[in-house]
Amino acid sequence: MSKFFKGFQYAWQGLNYAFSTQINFRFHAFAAALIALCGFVADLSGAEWLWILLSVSLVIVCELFNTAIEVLVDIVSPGYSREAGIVKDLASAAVLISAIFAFITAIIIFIPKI
Ligand SMILES: Nc1ncnc2c1ncn2[C@@H]1O[C@H](COP(=O)(O)OP(=O)(O)OP(=O)(O)O)[C@@H](O)[C@H]1O
Repeated sequence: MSKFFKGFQYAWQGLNYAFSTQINFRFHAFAAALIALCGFVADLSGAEWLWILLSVSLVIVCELFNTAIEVLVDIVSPGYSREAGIVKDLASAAVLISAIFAFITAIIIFIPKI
């Protein structure tokens, strides 16, 4: 059972690492908090909350994988490598796509409420 709770501790360490080292992760975390605040002010419906939660979670998950991939690439390929750069660019592209999805979701939900 203690192994089960240790898993939460490791996950928290991962979140802590991403938050303290990645400026993009901090930006997206603050954007998520702001969106949540707007959600309460706009009194979103259950379905609207689910879309917001889905899009915000997707961005955070992509950011975490992006950070993990960056760290892994730096271990495996510390010097310059075209392929290492491509791997990092692909991970960044995944974050960008998720952020665009979140932005469009927020526009669709919040614009009619203004
Ligand atoms: N080992 C490498 N070889 C070739 N190109 C690299 C390498 N490392 C990084 N790059 C290029 O530089 C870009 C930025 O890489 P970097 O590791 O600085 O990521 P970052 O998104 O700036 O994150 P952070 O600043 O948090 O480390 C990559 O997307 C890639 O195009």
